[in-house]
Amino acid sequence: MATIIDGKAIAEKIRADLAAQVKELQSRGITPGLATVLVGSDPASEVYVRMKGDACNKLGMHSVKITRPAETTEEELLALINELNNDPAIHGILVQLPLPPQINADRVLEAISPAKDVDGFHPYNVGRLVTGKPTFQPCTPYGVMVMLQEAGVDLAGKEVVVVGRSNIVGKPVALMCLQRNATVTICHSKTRDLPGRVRAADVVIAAVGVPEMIKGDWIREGAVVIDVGVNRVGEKKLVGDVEFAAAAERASAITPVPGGVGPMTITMLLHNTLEAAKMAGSGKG
Ligand SMILES: Nc1nc2c(c(=O)[nH]1)N[C@@H](CN(C=O)c1ccc(C(=O)N[C@@H](CCC(=O)O)C(=O)O)cc1)CN2
Repeated sequence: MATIIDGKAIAEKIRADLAAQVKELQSRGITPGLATVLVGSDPASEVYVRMKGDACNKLGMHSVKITRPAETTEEELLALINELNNDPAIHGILVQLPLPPQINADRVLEAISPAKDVDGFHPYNVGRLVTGKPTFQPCTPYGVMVMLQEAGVDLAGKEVVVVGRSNIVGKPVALMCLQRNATVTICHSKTRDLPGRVRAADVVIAAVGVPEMIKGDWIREGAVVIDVGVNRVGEKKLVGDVEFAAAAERASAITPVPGGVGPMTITMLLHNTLEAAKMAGSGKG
């Protein structure tokens, strides 16, 4: 039976350390500030943005939640980003995704100052990630890497299979694993024999957004399973991309949903916002 990698517990430990660092920074006259921007009223996005604001406030950070109607134009959103780029009380800007279809998300993400890009989605920061330079690392993949480290998983020489190729999770997490000397395979909807690929993995990172798509009997005995999926099934139930109970019988360690990668995503956002504030305070922002 697998060990559970408890994202909530790891997140709490990191947040306690971040709170102490926020206090120290405040004693030097700097309060880290995060602006979240939500366009429209997608219920899941509303929950995530609220959680981000609450998490900031709990740590003593300054947070501003900006909501705009679903009909907002790209120009209006770009003007807002420009204001936030020039606001000295704001060190981090986060535009909640997805955006409504009339808005080109790439153009909006590129408008965020790279020094305030705490999501790590600006092409400048993506380029630095690709080339292995220090940068804001995208929050969910960053959280995955911290969880693997906390679970004592050394990736060097391991076969890592990432299922999913999104810009938010699949691609960056694959790069981060490569940076730690894993042999990485990225699988997607056109991959032939997905079960066979997964069965060859020492570490499986599932980020497809399809409820329980990765079957328990695809998991190799002793593999580590990181489930990034947060899928709502019915009114209230949340499930991951992996068939949890069956996978846990074969894996050596596995993340639950909820309480796995999700809480780490917000924790790494807090971490990045604090770093952005420190850099601004030292004149490097
Ligand atoms: N600008 C961004 N947009 C989106 C990102 C992102 O990193 N930046 N990621 C996802 C959603 N997301 C953060 O925004 C996110 C998803 C899940 C959780 C989380 O804590 N989940 C909990 C369950 C919460 C619940 O009850 O719904 C868990 O898994 O335990 C946090 C953040 C898309 N958009």
